[in-house]
Amino acid sequence: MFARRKQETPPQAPGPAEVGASEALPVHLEATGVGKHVDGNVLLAPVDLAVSSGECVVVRGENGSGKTTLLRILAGTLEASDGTASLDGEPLDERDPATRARVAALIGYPTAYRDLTVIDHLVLIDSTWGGAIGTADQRADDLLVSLEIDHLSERFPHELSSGQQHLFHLALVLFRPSRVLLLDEPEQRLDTHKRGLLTEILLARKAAGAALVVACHDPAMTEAIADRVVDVVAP
Ligand SMILES: Nc1ncnc2c1ncn2[C@@H]1O[C@H](COP(=O)(O)OP(=O)(O)OP(=O)(O)O)[C@@H](O)[C@H]1O
Repeated sequence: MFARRKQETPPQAPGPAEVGASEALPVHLEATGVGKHVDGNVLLAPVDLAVSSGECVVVRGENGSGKTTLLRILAGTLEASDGTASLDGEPLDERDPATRARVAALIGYPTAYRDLTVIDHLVLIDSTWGGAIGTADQRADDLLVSLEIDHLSERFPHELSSGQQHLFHLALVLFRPSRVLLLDEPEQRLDTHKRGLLTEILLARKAAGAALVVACHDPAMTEAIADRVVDVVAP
C-alpha cells in the first residue's frame, strides 16, 4: 500500500466544489484554424474554439470526426498541422510544466497501478499536487463521495466494473488542481444518475473558475453544461 503523507494540522474538510478546484487566476484557451493531417489523411478539419474561466465549450461530432484529435491538440500532446492553439497566449506543450500545471485531461485511459487501491492513487496524486484544505485523505474521500464511489476506495482498479473504472478515471483527473479541464466523452459507460452527478461536479468546477472543453454525445448533459457548442465536421 502507498504510504500516506501525514499532515499535522487538518483544517476543515473541503466541499465537493473545492476538491481539485481551479485557482482563481483567469485563463483563456484558444484554437484558431486548428487542423491535423498525417500522411495525406485528414484527422481533423480546421476548427476554431475559444474558452475562458467559468465557461464550458462542448465539442460535438460524429464518430471519427476529430474530437479526440482536437482535445489532444488542446492538451499539448499532439502538434497541429494547421492553425494555432494557445493557453494564455502561449503555445501548448504537455512537456512544459507550465502547461501541465494548468491543464488536466481525460483522453483515453489514464495510468493506473495494479497494486494501488483507488484511494492510494488519489493520495499519490495529492503528494504531487497537494491541496489547500484538509488532509490528503479528506480531499480524496470528499471527491469519492461526490462521485458516489467512496465505498470502493480500498478496491484495486481491476476489481471495478467498467462504469466504476470510468468514475475512478474521472476522479484521477478531477482530483488534481487545474484551471483547464479537457474531457473526452466523460459520460461514457455512466448510468443516468451518475451522469447527473458528473454534471453537478462540472458545473461546480465552472463556478469555481475552471475553463472546460468537453467532447460529449449526450444531449441532456450538453444542454446542462455548455455555454457554447463547437460542431466538428468529419473531413
Ligand atoms: N494515429 C492515427 N493515424 C491515422 N489516423 C488516425 C489516427 N488516430 C485517429 N485517426 C483517424 O482520425 C480521425 C479522427 O479520430 P478521432 O479519434 O479524433 O475522432 P473522434 O471524433 O474522437 O471519434 P469518436 O467519436 O469515435 O471517439 C478518424 O478518422 C480516425 O480514424
